[in-house]
Amino acid sequence: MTEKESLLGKTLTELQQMVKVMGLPGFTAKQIAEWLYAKRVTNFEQMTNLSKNARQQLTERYQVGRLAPMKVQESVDGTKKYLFATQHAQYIEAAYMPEDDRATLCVSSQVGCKMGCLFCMTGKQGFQAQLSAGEIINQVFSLPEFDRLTNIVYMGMGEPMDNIDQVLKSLEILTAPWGLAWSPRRINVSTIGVAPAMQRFINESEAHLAISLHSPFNEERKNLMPIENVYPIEEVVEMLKETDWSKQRRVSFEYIMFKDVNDTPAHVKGLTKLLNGIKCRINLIKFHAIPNTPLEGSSTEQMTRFRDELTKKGITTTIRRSRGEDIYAACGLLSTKELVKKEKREEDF
Ligand SMILES: C[S@@+](CC[C@H](N)C(=O)[O-])C[C@H]1O[C@@H](n2cnc3c(N)ncnc32)[C@H](O)[C@@H]1O
Ligand code: SF4
Repeated sequence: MTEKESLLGKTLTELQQMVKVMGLPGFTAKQIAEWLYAKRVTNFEQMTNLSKNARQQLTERYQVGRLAPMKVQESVDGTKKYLFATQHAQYIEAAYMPEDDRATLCVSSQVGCKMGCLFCMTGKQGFQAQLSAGEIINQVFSLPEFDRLTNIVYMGMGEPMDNIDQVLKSLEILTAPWGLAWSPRRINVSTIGVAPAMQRFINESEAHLAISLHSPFNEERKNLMPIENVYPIEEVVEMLKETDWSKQRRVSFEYIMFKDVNDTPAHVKGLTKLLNGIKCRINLIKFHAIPNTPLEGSSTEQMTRFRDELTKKGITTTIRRSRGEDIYAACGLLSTKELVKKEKREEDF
């Protein structure tokens, strides 16, 4: 039996086209959007102001598309890592991180990733599939803690700019008045700097942007992140310099600190030169060790020194609090485990 198409992930325009094809009144599209996104229903029977005919047609042709998480791991610090199955039975992760009066959800944008960064578990999985906008926002809508969420970051599995159409669609649904109606300033999208798609993101969205930088030097960055061979960091930074970041929209740089690799005084100098002229901040990140990599994390003392040096040079720099270390909250590990289990089951069969 073929799977029915999901409504979750459809924009208002797409719902309008759909009801037209079904011969339903035009206003039904807005009603469906409200049930899906404001009221978060899980089946068509709950859409009580729709005609019986409309509900029947929808049930025959479509599914709502909500999928509850299949597993959760909880850290001693309150971080929860959820494992979701996609519609094609692959696995993705979303990490829920409560902290004082904030609660942030880190969502995935792809199953695996093709970018091959040396330090990343998702990169080691390789690329498996694109997520649809529906599968991206399902991580938000099916989160047990949905009502407590204050922020969303696209920092889970995958490179958002390598799935830009679906990512932009998911952002539209999260922020449109007919969708979840969130302010885009509550959302931050992270990228290694896939320049053309990043330009589209800058033009077509209002959400914050985070650039995974990790080195100001081309050769070193190439070793860590193969994307540097295609879009050198200077080109990415040039694009950012041409963008107006003054109207509460932020750009920040993520910088994982690797011992004796990118944590020296020369790197402070290199970063200061590269980022000169951009209103931004740097977040220093502790490396979550992964199997089979030559890299080691810098010590807390070294990270503190590095932060202080950058601050002295006038760049706002913070050390990102590491979350969920006891459950490996660095993305990719839980889904990799599940993938290995699935492959083993298939082999045994
Ligand atoms: C998993 S990526 C997803 C978003 C996008 N692909 C990117 O790289 O910016 C989110 C962030 O996690 C960081 N990251 C990846 N592997 C890590 C690890 N083992 N330890 C700490 N941070 C890691 C990345 O550098 C990036 O800043
Ligand atoms: S760090 Fe980001 S871009 Fe690099 S492999 Fe991991 S998910 Fe992909």
